Amino acid sequence: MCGIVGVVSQGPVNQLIYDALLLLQHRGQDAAGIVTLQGHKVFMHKAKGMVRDVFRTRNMRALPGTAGLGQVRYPTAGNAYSEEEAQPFYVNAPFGITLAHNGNLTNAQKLKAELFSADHRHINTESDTEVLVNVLAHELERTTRGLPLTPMDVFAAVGNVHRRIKGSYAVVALIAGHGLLAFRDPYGIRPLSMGRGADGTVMIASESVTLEGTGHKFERNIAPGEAVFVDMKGNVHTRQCAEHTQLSPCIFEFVYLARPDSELDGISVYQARLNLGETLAKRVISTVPPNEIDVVIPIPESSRPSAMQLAQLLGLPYREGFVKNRYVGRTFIMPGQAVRKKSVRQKLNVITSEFKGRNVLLVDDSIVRGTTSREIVQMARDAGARKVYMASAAPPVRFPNVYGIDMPTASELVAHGRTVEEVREIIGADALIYQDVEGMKNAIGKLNPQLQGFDASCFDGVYVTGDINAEDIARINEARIGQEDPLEENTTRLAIPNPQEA
Ligand SMILES: O=P(O)(O)OC[C@H]1O[C@H](OP(=O)(O)OP(=O)(O)O)[C@H](O)[C@@H]1O
Ligand SMILES: NC(=O)CC[C@H](N)C(=O)O
Ligand SMILES: [Mg+2]
Repeated sequence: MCGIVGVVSQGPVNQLIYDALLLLQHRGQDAAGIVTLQGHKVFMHKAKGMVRDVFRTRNMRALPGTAGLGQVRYPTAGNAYSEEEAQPFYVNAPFGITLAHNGNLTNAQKLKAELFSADHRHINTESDTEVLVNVLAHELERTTRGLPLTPMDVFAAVGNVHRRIKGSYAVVALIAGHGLLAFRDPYGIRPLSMGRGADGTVMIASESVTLEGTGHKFERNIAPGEAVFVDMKGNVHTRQCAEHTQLSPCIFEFVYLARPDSELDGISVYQARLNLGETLAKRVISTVPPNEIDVVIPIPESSRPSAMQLAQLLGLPYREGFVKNRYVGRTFIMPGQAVRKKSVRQKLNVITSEFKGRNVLLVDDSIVRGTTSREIVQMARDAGARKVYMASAAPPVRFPNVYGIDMPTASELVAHGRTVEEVREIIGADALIYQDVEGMKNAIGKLNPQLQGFDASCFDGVYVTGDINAEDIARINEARIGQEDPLEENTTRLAIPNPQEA
């Protein structure tokens, strides 16, 4: 889950894209990049790091132009430590294309071999996004019937791209001298929405908060399979380019990934989290009698709405027992288990008076590797809590994710192959209450009856694209090799071997 944004305006766009990326920082902390277009000339700056560190004044000055795009990266393919895999990616032919991607291609390895043997295109990194930009370039070359390039040519190319690539992808791409292209995979797994400013600026971004926060009015979500082409004058052309579509967004966006003030596919993320708290409250009652709980304490940040609603329904006080150091990023999207573990303690500190002598119910939005809950339960005990109960607003995460969340192996998931009781023992809580899968789907799904379902594969093992089998997952597991940061222990990534080397 990276954050992407694309803009077409009639004035300079560098600062606007920078501001938009700050509003997407929660979706990716490892690298950031901006591309701008002035006529036919492409300007780009990308590097590892957070937005504020990557762009200095001199970099911003070197990004002129009236159209552009940006990305914040949370790597789910390739190497988290490679500067070259920061996005956007550039290919010079045809026209000069730059592209930014949120999601993960599940057939990147096969495509990489195909691009080399059939299309004679060399892919220089382990990133699936470099594969994607080359597939788009190849298809655009084939469908262009002369100059100027028409939206119809672009849409024909996107149709072919949909036929070749698999997995999840929300994409923004600039075609030099022509305009901004955006498209979303046929299941709409990753979010993408569009809005407009009072001056006619068109913005396409991962989350609605990006539009609102930069003074643009949200207009609509990009439909699954749909492509939008915005020419350099700001005219918007759209077309459905996929043969079969089914709106099934990733449910983890609502649980954790997106900001609560965003609305994705007609669902308020905040309301989704409140609803999760409500259904979780019912499950808590059946496990721990509310009169045995003195206080409900959220594990900041993402669990707050669920914890608040749960406390209200149980008639229990809701208190802040942990203070978050706002200068430490989100721990779950950090690369490497050692850094994630260390960051929990750096990030959260206890207010001892809220714990001393009390039975506390801690609430988190999800328990994935168990890194946070293990540390937090111990911190609550060290602060003098009598009993420490733990509740998760999401069900146990038991299956690897292949669509752009960095949990590619089952073995790293604390609940994989374990009973709730076994997980409880590992995290050291006195009781552990999980949401159930149907409860989660209903709590969120009822907020938009037009949804055709969710991708909830990390919870139920059902992969929405229908083309992921045990072999694919094993291949993804095996491919997690040789991607270790020399300074990190336990850091591995999904690697796509080069066909030349295979
Ligand atoms: O079981 P784990 O592997 O530890 O992962 C789950 C935790 O990670 C996330 O928090 P994070 O610190 O990333 O972000 P937040 O501040 O938005 O809650 C999530 O909200 C859980 O607290
Ligand atoms: N989380 C994402 O969306 C990642 C995008 C792409 N797969 C990368 O690793 O760079
Ligand atoms: Mg958290």
